[in-house]
Amino acid sequence: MSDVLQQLADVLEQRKQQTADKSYVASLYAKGLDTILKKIGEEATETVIAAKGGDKQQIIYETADLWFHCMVLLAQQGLGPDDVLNELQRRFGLSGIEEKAQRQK
Ligand SMILES: N=c1c2ncn([C@@H]3O[C@H](COP(=O)(O)OP(=O)(O)OP(=O)(O)O)[C@@H](O)[C@H]3O)c2ncn1[C@@H]1O[C@H](COP(=O)(O)O)[C@@H](O)[C@H]1O
Repeated sequence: MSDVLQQLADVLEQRKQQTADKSYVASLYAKGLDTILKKIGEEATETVIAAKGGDKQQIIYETADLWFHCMVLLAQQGLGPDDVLNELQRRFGLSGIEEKAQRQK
């Protein structure tokens, strides 16, 4: 299932060579980090509103928008989905309480 994340990451990488008028992703890169962060803030808010509304399809739609824009951020920063998936893998089986205690050491 995470294949789709890697496929999307490959497209996001290719879009670094594309011009902004031909690609939404290229237009985000051209506008820069603040615009990407603003989109993430908007999509996070829209996800919250969707969840409060209780429409599951809308929650899926807004979460996809949020994940997509986070993927654009990762690509812009020279990172990819594997970096996040590896971190989640590292945390796997570790309780949130234990993990937080380790962070504070
Ligand atoms: N998964 C997505 C994807 N999800 C959401 N979006 C776009 O993200 C934007 C979401 O913004 P909003 O909901 O705020 O809508 P909006 O008002 O039109 O946006 P703004 O004008 O305010 O920026 C819309 O333009 C969506 O089309 C996406 N755009 C692209 N992709 C993927 O990225 C690939 C490359 O896209 P291009 O670079 O456009 O070819 C595509 O083939 C897809 O696989």
